Order: sequence, then C-alpha cells, then structure tokens
Amino acid sequence: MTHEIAVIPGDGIGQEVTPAAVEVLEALEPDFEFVEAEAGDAVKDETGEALPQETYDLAAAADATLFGAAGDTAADVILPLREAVDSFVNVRPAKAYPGIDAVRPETDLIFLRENTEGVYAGHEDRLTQDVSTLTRVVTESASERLAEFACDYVAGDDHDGFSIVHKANVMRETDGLFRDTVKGVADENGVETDQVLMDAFATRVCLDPEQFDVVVCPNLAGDVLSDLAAGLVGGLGLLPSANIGPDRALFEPVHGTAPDIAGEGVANPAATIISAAMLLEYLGYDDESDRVHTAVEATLEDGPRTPDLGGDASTEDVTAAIIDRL
Ligand SMILES: NC(=O)c1ccc[n+]([C@@H]2O[C@H](COP(=O)([O-])OP(=O)(O)OC[C@H]3O[C@@H](n4cnc5c(N)ncnc54)[C@H](O)[C@@H]3O)[C@@H](O)[C@H]2O)c1
Ligand SMILES: CC(C)[C@H](C(=O)O)[C@@H](O)C(=O)O
Repeated sequence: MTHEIAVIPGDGIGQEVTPAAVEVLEALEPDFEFVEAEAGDAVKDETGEALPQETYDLAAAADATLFGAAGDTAADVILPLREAVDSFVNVRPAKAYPGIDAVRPETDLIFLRENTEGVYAGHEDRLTQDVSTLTRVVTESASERLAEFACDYVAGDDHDGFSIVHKANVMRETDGLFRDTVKGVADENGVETDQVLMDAFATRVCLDPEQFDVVVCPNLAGDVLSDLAAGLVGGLGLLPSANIGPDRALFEPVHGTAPDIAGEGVANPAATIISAAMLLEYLGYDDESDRVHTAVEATLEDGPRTPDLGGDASTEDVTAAIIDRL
C-alpha cells in the first residue's frame, strides 16, 4: 500500500535536515510517495503567506507529514499544521546516547505535551499602552484525550506510570482542571501517577533525571521543559517529536531554523532522522523504524559527528554514515 508523505522543509536548517531524513526513508524502500510543499519565512516574503492553503491541505490529507522548521513565522506555520492533523499530543523523547557528551547521560524521558490549548489557544490583547492580557484555555475534553493517550502509551511499553507536571498551586482553575482530569483518567485505568509542580520538576530533572520516565504536561510547559531536557542530553540536534492525531500525524525535530549555522551544511540531522523513525513506526514499519534508530545510535556513538556534538562532519557525512549502517 502506498503512503503519501508530505514533506515541508521550511526555512534555515529545515532545508538541510529534512532532505537528509527523506534520503534515509528512501534508502529503506517502504512504499512512500513524497510530496513537497512550501511554508515559512521565504514563502511569506514571496507570496505574503507563511502557510499556503495547498500546504495546509496537503498535511491534512497526507498519511504523515515530515516538517523541518520555520523562522520568524514558526508560530504561523507549525501551530496550524499541528491543527491540520488534529494532533492532540506531541510526543517528545529526550534521551542521552552512548558516546555523546551529555550533562546527564542517564536521561531517558518521554514528554507527552498537550498540543491544542493552554496559552497557545489563548487570546492576547493589548488593552492600553500599559496593559496586555492573555487568556489561557484548558478544557476537560483535551485533558482527557491526552490522559487516555498517556494511559495507552504506558500500558504498551515498559513504563510504571507517568508524572503529571502542572502549576495548579497558582493556575488553580486551568492547571487544576488539567491535573484533576489527567489523574482521574489514570485512576480509572489503574495507571500510577505522581504529581510534580513544574518549577520543582525543572530542578529535579536537572539534578536526577532518573526520577522521571513519562511526563504528561500542559502545552507551554512541554515546550519549555523538553528544550531544557535537550540541554541535558547534548543539545537540540538530538530531540525528535511526533504530533499525533486520531488518523494523521506530523513529525518534526524540536529545534528551529538555527540561523547561526544555517547554510553551512553542518546541522545535525539526527533529530529529524529520529523523527522519521517515529514516522515509520506510526505507519507500521516497525522493523525499518528499529533499523533507523540502531543506525543513528551507532553513528552517534562511533561518528562521524556534526560540530554541535564536538565533531567536524557535515550533515551529508552523517546522513551517509547513517544510511551505510542501515
Ligand atoms: N518548530 C519550529 O519551526 C521552530 C522551533 C523553534 C524555533 N523556531 C524558530 O527558529 C528560529 C531560531 O530559534 P532559536 O535560535 O531560538 O532555536 P534553534 O533551535 O533554531 O537554535 C538554538 C541553538 O541550537 C542549535 N541547533 C538547533 N538545531 C540544531 C541542529 N540540528 N544541529 C546543530 N545545532 C542545532 C542552533 O545552532 C542554536 O545555537 C526562530 O526564528 C524561531 O522562531 C522554529
Ligand atoms: C515555534 C514554536 C511555535 C514551537 C512551539 O512553541 O511549540 C516550538 O518552540 C516547538 O517547540 O516546536
């Protein structure tokens, strides 16, 4: 069966790491038909629109989408694209790899980030010269949907339960609803949970990441804490993600366009290639997915490595080494 894969490289290093991941997928020969589309700063400069309707429609219809990164227009591109696939959860593994100089080599975390609301669905206003406001939206239905996913997630693998990270001591209504709803669903499913305030989580995960495994959190907390975890494992070049909807999904590295290195051909393709491995698993290509994970891990351990990981290899060298090891 042919699967249509939308490929949206975007801007900056998105143009370098997305083709690298497509090369890896092509080398495995699943029955994929790749359809490329534009989004981001460059297309906005040309056409006035950061996310052309045809790109949105392509992602909404494709079996899966691979996205790179967008620059200043990132929020105008990736938030609607996540909506296009109705992705209610953003799965963000943050794992340290053998051979990589990580601040916390024992880190092995999975963030399950609420992907539809919180401040991201909020309405911002500038009321006066002095005063601006933002409404934060948390619903029982979105919290329930995330919690049900989290319960299935921990049931399907070697996990004891999950941590609920929140700030309900201050955001009593919104994060209170989030915490209570997620906990209620977990209790109904017999899944163990613990609860951690997000500020305390930030410290505890830096000091001892092994205390945590699967972390369920509101949208903005998931954004910030997954970047923090990237810092523990060796940088943003290593963090993949999967935006999962009921019957569509979008895969992207956690990082942005990296303007400081864009165009130099030295971006680390690992985050996007691991995102492609998640795409393979999502579409049922479990063996191919495992082969990609194994090849990436061997390449991270034995090299070649890009400069962010202390090496001097190019994106192309690393991609070729991963493909050789498939
Ligand atoms: N999903 C997205 O499209 C997305 C996500 C985050 C940021 N952004 C956008 O990207 C632009 C730059 O943002 P930023 O600098 O805060 O974050 P960034 O992730 O682009 O870069 C942060 C740092 O990490 C490094 N880095 C990131 N990915 C790397 C990789 N694959 N290999 C090697 N080094 C890598 C960069 O060189 C930089 O030093 C902004 O315009 C922002 O809006 C987009
Ligand atoms: C660019 C931005 C809209 C995005 C987010 O906040 O979700 C980014 O930080 C991410 O983590 O993918």
